Amino acid sequence: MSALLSIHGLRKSFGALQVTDGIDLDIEMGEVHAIIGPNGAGKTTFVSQLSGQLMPDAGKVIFDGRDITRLDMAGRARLGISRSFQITRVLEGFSVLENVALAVQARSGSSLRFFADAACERELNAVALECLVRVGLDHRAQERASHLSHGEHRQLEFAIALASQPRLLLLDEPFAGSGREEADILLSLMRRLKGQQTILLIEHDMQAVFSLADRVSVLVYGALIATGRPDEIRADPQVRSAYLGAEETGGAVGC
Ligand SMILES: Nc1ncnc2c1ncn2[C@@H]1O[C@H](COP(=O)(O)OP(=O)(O)OP(=O)(O)O)[C@@H](O)[C@H]1O
Repeated sequence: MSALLSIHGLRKSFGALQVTDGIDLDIEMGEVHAIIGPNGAGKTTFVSQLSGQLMPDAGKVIFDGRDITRLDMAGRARLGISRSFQITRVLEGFSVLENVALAVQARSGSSLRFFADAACERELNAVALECLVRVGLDHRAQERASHLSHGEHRQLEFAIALASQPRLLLLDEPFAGSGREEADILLSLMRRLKGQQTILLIEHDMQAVFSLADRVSVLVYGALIATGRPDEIRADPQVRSAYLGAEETGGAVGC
């Protein structure tokens, strides 16, 4: 495997609070890599520096061999880095299909032209429908987005993210707020994407993390204390005492 994204010595502080404390990490092409850690560990801040929403104080971010450390969010999106969840992009008054078609249109660089002609509309809709098939929401294509259930909203957000044909998908707590049934639908959807898509996943749902991730990194107080396969992370004594142990014994960490 080769690294699609390489992070070197990444640092970020808010005032006196060091929130990203010298992170070094490679995300391999095609892997699902989960970042776990207690509330306030700095997971969202870390991912925001990968999407370009926040600039690091120090360190480097290399994407496919190119230094993107100072590139803004739009520039990174053009290179194929897409962030989803915690920032919803669903237009509630539009149909499910229209929501995805608009994302396809945005990718093709004409975001202000709303369905200009019939041929263009057919083409956009066909590509959008493919994305909906991939997430299992094609049967709701004509439904208004506001009529979808919470779980279906998540599926739609996935379809919107896929419409931009991302090379790296940054997913920030996709399972948050889902009941077990919804979580199971999302889990099977993500299993289908596994291997086709490089994914960096922040997640508190340990069942999802340990069944999906190829590798897991554990962030505590802004620093990575371990990176490894799920079985290695589960067995790591330092991880158990800093995070998983407390989680398994019902301690107030994580969700
Ligand atoms: N813009 C900001 N200004 C000041 N402090 C911030 C800012 N954003 C985050 N923080 C602080 O940085 C720390 C890390 O926050 P962050 O949201 O990255 O953690 P997290 O691991 O994603 O937490 P959670 O699991 O609860 O979502 C927290 O103490 C938070 O209060």
